[in-house]
Amino acid sequence: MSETQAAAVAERPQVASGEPILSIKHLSKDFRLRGGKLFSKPQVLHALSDVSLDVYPGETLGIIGESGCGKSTLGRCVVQLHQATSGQIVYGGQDITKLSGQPLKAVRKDIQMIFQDSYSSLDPRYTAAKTIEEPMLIYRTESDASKREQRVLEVMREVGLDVQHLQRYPHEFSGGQRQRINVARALVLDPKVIVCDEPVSALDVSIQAQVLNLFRHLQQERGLTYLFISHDLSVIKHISDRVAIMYLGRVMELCPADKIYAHPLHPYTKALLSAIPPESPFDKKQEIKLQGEIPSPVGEQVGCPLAGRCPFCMERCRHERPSLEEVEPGHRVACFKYHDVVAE
Ligand SMILES: Nc1ncnc2c1ncn2[C@@H]1O[C@H](COP(=O)(O)OP(=O)(O)OP(=O)(O)O)[C@@H](O)[C@H]1O
Repeated sequence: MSETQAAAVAERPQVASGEPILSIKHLSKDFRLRGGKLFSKPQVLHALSDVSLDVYPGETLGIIGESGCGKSTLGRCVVQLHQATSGQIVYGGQDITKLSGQPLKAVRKDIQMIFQDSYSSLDPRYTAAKTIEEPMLIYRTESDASKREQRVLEVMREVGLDVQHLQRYPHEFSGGQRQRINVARALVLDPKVIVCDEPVSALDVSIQAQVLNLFRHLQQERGLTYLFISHDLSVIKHISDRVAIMYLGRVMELCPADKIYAHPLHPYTKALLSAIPPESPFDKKQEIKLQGEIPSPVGEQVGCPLAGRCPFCMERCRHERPSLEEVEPGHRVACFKYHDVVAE
């Protein structure tokens, strides 16, 4: 660990053992949509509804769900790119949704985000060196130019970039290398938590594996905590310690990563698994088919969000929303009928 890293670690909030590093509490995010007509009432899109998740130091919490279920909105709320409508995000003992100015800047340094599109998240006018150096200037973490240069070289090596390519521009790198530049840019501030929003989805499968291995390696070396967002179950299973399965802005199931295949409890999780081919032809395939399409997140929602599509739906599900209950140690599910799902 360099001197700068050691100093940065020393001044960060310390997390007591067994305590979460990040606590998302009853988080909701609405977007107001303007109606088509001049005086029509704006409609409300519920992108996130009452999401509560604890993230523990050094773990990877995978977030999975179909397009539009609120994964990116959750990640963006955590890094404060979106202002939550209600709820809390507790980091370092404080609710960061209420912060602004310098205290918010300090938290942003600790919680970094990496996006799916490695190209659009880089400035095409900046060389790799300038891209990686920039956060140190924005956050004023290092005033000495030669130390900044040293730091750039250090993180480039750490993420497997050739330091000879320091003065190259984004278009002169491959997709995988560009994503490594984004990782280096995030790492240069010595974050504690990284929100990874589909960071390998745009890459070829062989490159995906390399970049996922890099994430793992960095986690082991630096004790990083990841909130890892993906729509791809195999990626989530590979990288995560625990997995949260989301549907229509809510967490439906939360469990250790190996349980998602071995012992899913929610009909929606089973339906997600039905959609992918089994790893071996001898594996028993989970078969649950949902009816119809995902409903619109616009307007008031009553009951279980899956009620209209679920083969296990009963009258109660249409009126009452099941909360996310711990039904086995470390395994939470939001379903009144999970016993029947298991028996299926
Ligand atoms: N800025 C915005 N304004 C209005 N609606 C938005 C905005 N951002 C997201 N949404 C809506 O919020 C819901 C959740 O979107 P979000 O991007 O978080 O989903 P996602 O699970 O990440 O999907 P994808 O995998 O396709 O990115 C969607 O219905 C989306 O259309």
